[in-house]
Amino acid sequence: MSSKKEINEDLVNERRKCNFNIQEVTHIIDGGVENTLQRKKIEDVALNGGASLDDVPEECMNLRERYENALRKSCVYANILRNELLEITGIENFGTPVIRRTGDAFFKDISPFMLHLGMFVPTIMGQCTAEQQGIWLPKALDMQIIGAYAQTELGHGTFIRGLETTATYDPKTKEFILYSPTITSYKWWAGGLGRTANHCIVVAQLYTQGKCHGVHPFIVQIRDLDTHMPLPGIKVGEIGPRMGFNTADNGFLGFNHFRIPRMNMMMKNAQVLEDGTYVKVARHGKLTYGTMVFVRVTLVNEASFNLSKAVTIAVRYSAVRRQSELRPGSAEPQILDYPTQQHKLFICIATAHAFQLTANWLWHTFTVVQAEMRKGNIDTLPELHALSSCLKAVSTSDAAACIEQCRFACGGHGYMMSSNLPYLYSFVAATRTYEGDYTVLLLQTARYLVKAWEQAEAKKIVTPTVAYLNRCFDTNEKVAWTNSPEGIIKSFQAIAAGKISLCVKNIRQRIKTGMDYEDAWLMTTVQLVSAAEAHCRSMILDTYWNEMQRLTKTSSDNVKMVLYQLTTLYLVYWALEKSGDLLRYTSITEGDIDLLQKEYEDLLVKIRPNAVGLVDAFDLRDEILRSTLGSYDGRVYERLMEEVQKNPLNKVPVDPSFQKYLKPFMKSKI
Ligand SMILES: CCCCC/C=C\C/C=C\C/C=C\CCCCC(=O)SCCNC(=O)CCNC(=O)[C@H](O)C(C)(C)COP(=O)(O)OP(=O)(O)OC[C@H]1O[C@@H](n2cnc3c(N)ncnc32)[C@H](O)[C@@H]1OP(=O)(O)O
Ligand SMILES: Cc1cc2nc3c(=O)[nH]c(=O)nc-3n(C[C@H](O)[C@H](O)[C@H](O)COP(=O)(O)OP(=O)(O)OC[C@H]3O[C@@H](n4cnc5c(N)ncnc54)[C@H](O)[C@@H]3O)c2cc1C
Repeated sequence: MSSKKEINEDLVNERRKCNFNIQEVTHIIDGGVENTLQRKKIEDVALNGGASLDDVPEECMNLRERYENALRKSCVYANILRNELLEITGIENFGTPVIRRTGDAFFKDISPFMLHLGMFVPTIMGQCTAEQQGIWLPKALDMQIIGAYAQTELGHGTFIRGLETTATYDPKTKEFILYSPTITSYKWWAGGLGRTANHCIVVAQLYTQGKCHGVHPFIVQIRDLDTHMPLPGIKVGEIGPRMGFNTADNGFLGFNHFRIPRMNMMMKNAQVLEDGTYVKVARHGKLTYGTMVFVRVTLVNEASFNLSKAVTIAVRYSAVRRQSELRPGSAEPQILDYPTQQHKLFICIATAHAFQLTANWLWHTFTVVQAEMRKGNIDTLPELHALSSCLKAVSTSDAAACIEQCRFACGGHGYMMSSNLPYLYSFVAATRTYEGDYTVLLLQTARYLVKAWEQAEAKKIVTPTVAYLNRCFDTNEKVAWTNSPEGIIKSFQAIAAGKISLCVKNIRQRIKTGMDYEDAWLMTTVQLVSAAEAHCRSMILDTYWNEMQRLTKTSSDNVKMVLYQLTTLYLVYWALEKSGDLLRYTSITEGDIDLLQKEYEDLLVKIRPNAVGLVDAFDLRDEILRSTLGSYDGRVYERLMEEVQKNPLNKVPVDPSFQKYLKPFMKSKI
């Protein structure tokens, strides 16, 4: 056993083998040297200010203790956030992922303030008039009020137009009356709502002058600011234990003719005048869904970050762990030496890079569209919606699958909560569902793709992200296969175009047989989801390859080489995964697929010596990783043992339940 301060010998050797400059790669992932310095500064301030590592692991506490502990830490963390971190980033960047990431040093599960910061504040910013922002924003940023985002109901999450909560305007008192008419109309799921929030955004059907105008957001005080008692007319509570998010106090909420002032309707996109006249301000009907688009964009970043944590844990552990023998009597190899283990893990490193670069690109696109919308141009919103929908769906789904693979890669110890892999998995698994379910979002993208196909068919120029449709439109022949990064990307575009084309053909054929459009669409949805996924994969491959080329232009040779190997691994991996589609839509042959397989296996061998260096380049501090298996020093077994000492069950040699149950049971006669 190594002494406390020592770094595991295998990890030392791995780091010695690494042939590239780790810092250079860190800068690329962070988006430049300046960003790395800023991130480190933020981490220093956030973590030195009192990152509360718990004496008792969160998972060993009961529900109440876990909530109380999470709230205690949230207050410590929020104080650092508002007193110190916002000064570094500027208030306009309060939601920067770097700040959000420091939170993981405090919470293994999740903070009850997460939705306040992640959705309540952004909704005030996005849905309120300047005047309303002046009232709510300072209080929310200073956390004098704490909010949740209550949209989903017991009966409806996906179909927002089907929400049942009503907000009926009363011109006599100039108030809205909130009402939950049915059990299914109860708000359900909102994070922070159950125990913590005293305010929340409520999405409700707006009625005025006897007419329903659809769903709109309202800001509602639900608890007394002093006593925290629910206000009369409010029924609120926690929805109960779930697969993850157990310290987020997800809540339910019902209204019994609860009155709020007229000005609590968030009025940037639509207004109700004092006399009850409804005025539509926005030029696009779906701008009330703006917070969801924002969060979907940020979730691609979340997918990358959480995956980078999981794969850092799994690769370091795989360098430390030795198991089996390659030949009788030989020393046990590091499990990282097994090609099957490399197959599980290297694609996860590449996927984290691919999503990070895609997330950066998507964020840039989002800010450009926002700027256009401020000028009154909403033309680019549908493309952003289509993009953010599919990228959110695919990145969260792939990240969850990869994190689970990282857990498999860690064998039994990966199943321990102290590895942090179960927390990471349950957190990311939820992201596939919330903020728009995977299938539902891909079908939103499919709507856009079908329209784009029809435009291409009519010889109109389509938007940039589907420009390949113009090129692919006339090809009845299979696209010629070339085994190069560009060739793979082009082939994936051909797959996407081929699938969209087939969907359109099938919808039309079904209509010809007498089906109406809705039924024809419905019957084609399995293919539409597959087409949208294919489109999304072609986008990720294209963005990853081109961005990495751009970002490594001035890099040192070895950095260029290792990142080239990783990017190529990603492209080849997906070509192999989708070989059936390639056979269908390109001229690829079985022989070409054999060559791809060989190339893939060669790439695993080439990447192997740099594997630990590559995960070190994510530069994740131990406080943020929070894993017995993944710490920088590789003291895996020591940490597992140390964790055992913190388990309350081990505080006494004999459990009191022995006398109570086990002894009487053993002594009882059958
Ligand atoms: C310290 C800082 C902290 C930072 C934190 C960082 C990260 C994390 C942050 C927070 C995350 C933490 C926790 C989050 C918890 C989760 C919170 C939630 O889940 S909130 C609830 C979210 N709910 C959903 O996402 C519901 C999904 N459903 C929908 O979005 C919609 O209902 C729909 C499926 C899109 C269908 O809507 P609708 O029926 O109204 O529309 P359609 O008839 O299908 O389409 C009509 C038309 O409109 C277009 N469209 C739809 N949506 C949008 C949009 N958002 N923007 C633009 N356009 C849109 C659609 O494409 C159609 O167009 P067309 O084809 O041209 O007619
Ligand atoms: C951890 C967590 C936190 C959350 N936090 C919040 C929060 O803070 N605030 C909030 O308002 N909400 C929150 N939610 C709710 C979340 O946004 C919804 O659960 C999510 O949008 C999915 O909606 P649903 O539950 O109605 O699923 P459903 O729509 O009922 O989905 C069930 C199944 O039906 C399928 N399906 C549904 N509609 C269609 C369709 N049109 N076509 C094809 N298939 C379809 C789906 O693909 C899925 O397989 C949270 C959820 C979770 C899990």
